[in-house]
Amino acid sequence: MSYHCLGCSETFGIEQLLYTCPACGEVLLLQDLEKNRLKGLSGETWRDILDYRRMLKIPALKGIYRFHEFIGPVIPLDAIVYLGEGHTPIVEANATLQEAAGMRFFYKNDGQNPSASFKDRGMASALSYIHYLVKSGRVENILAVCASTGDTSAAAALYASYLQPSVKSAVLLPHGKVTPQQLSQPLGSGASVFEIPGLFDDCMKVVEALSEKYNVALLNSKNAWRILGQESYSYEVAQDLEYEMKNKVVVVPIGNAGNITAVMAGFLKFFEAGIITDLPKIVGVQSEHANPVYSYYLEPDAKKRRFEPMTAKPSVAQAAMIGNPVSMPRVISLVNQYNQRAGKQMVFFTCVTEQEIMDCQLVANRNGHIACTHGGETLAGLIRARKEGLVHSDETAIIDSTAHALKFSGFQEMYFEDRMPAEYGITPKKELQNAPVFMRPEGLKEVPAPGAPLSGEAFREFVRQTADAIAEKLTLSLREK
Ligand SMILES: N[C@@H](CCOP(=O)(O)O)C(=O)O
Repeated sequence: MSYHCLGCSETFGIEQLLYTCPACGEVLLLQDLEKNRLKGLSGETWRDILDYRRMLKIPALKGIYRFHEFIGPVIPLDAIVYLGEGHTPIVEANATLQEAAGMRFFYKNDGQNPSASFKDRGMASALSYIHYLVKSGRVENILAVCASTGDTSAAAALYASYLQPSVKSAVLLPHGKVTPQQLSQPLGSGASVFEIPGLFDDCMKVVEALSEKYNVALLNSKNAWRILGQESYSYEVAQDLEYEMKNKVVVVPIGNAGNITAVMAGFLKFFEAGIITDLPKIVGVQSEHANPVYSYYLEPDAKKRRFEPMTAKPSVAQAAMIGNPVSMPRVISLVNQYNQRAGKQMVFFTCVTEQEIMDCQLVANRNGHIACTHGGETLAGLIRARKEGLVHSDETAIIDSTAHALKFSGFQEMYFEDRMPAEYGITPKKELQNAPVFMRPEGLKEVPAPGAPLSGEAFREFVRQTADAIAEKLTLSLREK
């Protein structure tokens, strides 16, 4: 394998940790120098190998490295760090939701990864590579650093803590812009946590400066090993859909743009190897509060397109509140490749309002899902894409819920309690709000308390009156005797 520069096309050996091209400063991707060997097996044989591999009991091959040949074939099995990542479920939406979207669709719940987001896929790859460098004596005492809106830092700190004491981690977070649940994650994993004034883009610049000047390992998706691991998302989607990608649409939110890069790269690799015979349509979604990628592609003439970083505004899709995505050059390169290989435009971008994001998240979760706000963003994006004619009713979509709903429960709380700050531009809908009801019937003389339980007639009276009060509130009818 080698690093390949997207700017000057120079290649570099992987014995050293590189994030940008030493020659021109552009971002890198990893390439398999012997990728033609993958074509030595037919698509059918590969499909069998990957399906049989599901039955193996070798921990290293249970996670994203089930697709070892496509993710990091140079990494020996004993260096692979497996913490239970990958193979997240694809859950079909119920009839109510499919009707709302006007088509068949599934959620892929990447919040069911170990640190509750898709970032674990990339960290399993990046930290397995670091582990390999440590084990082979090429590096020692690594300090891994990243900037984060929350999910990346949780994953980085988790995987680094597994490799301590050889690897330690430090994370930089925009002060006040990370949910309490996300803040608790790197703290709990023992990372050094720095809260920095400003937004994620400012933290990212500090991390870049640290990695240029000091001996640290950068763990953001600027690190090409992260992208490699996140390609597993596409491999799993393909495998779970029996490798049938015709008329399929994969919808992903865009923040730092590492994810959409990986999703396109993954499908392209499976396509080149003949494992899938069609490339799915890709729809990238951004909030109108942070939409630099969408804005770039608004210009239909590729020659006239100019990338303009923007200052992100407050967004409930907080992980995607990024105005200057580091993977933008990768996106541009891969969108071209993808459309070329497909023989027509197959990558599209859409933009949604904060109101749509929040409403869609709540509606999804009222219909059996555990979608985070970014999962709300992808559902809103799917509905938009249908209205804009980018996606059709005879297609089937797989939409990404990047993290667990619980990480972002504060937004739900503010919505339910009519406390959404004005800058989000969200007006809570009464029919989507919910609140707990404190139930203490007035006629009750005594109620149980911690350490002071009731017994005898007092307890029976408490149970009877409380049950009756709930039944009255819910207008329950009496059971027939
Ligand atoms: N939303 C991200 C931002 C950093 O993304 P990365 O993929 O470049 O590390 C986060 O969770 O921090």
